[in-house]
Amino acid sequence: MAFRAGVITFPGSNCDRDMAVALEAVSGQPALRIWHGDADLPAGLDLIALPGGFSYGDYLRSGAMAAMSPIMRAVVAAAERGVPVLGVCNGFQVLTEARLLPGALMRNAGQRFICRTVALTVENTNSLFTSGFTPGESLRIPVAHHDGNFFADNDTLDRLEGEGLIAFRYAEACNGSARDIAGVLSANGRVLGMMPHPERAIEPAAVSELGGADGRRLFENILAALASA
Ligand SMILES: NC(=O)CC[C@H](N)C(=O)O
Repeated sequence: MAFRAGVITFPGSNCDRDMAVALEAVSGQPALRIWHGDADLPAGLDLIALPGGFSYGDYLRSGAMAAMSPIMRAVVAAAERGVPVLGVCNGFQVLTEARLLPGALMRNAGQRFICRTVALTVENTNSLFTSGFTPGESLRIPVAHHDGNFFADNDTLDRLEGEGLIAFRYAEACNGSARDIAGVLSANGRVLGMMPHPERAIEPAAVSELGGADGRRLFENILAALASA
């Protein structure tokens, strides 16, 4: 299947290459690399990925300045047309700042940078990112962040839960996130933001505290869903 994915690089992104490598490993096709200062996206993208890192040095708030980058107008317009968007870690922060996803990512409870592999519980299994998982399944995926503490008001949290838009929760409290939320979907299920890094867990040979292959399944889910669409 032809699969055209684009990875955006902001000044300070540091997981953009890992994201491109993961997409290429799973799809067998090159991922397009897109600079944040571009005004337009390449035509015909099947997926837009916003990678992890420290865009603009995390000044002001993580993701706040990147959300103002020229390319984000095109990303918002593409998301509104239904183009799938995946934001990982700093990418999730950018998506909330751009209001493509509700809530905000605040400083971790405990104030420390957290870098370890965590257990996630799969909550949603009917989006293009999650349809290959089973409800309640446990995944092991690394986190690496200081601003992963998901906040939203209780009405928003109730709505997200009621509409099945929580993609993943931390199996154990991780960073203070409201209701242990690790990943959320947009109302149409085509934008996913998550703090854990699936692109760091794509190789079974690396099964250890540092890796595993559970992240690979998320990328496989996307390809399978697009192929059957
Ligand atoms: N790995 C990352 O993307 C880090 C995200 C963000 N800058 C933070 O530390 O919270």
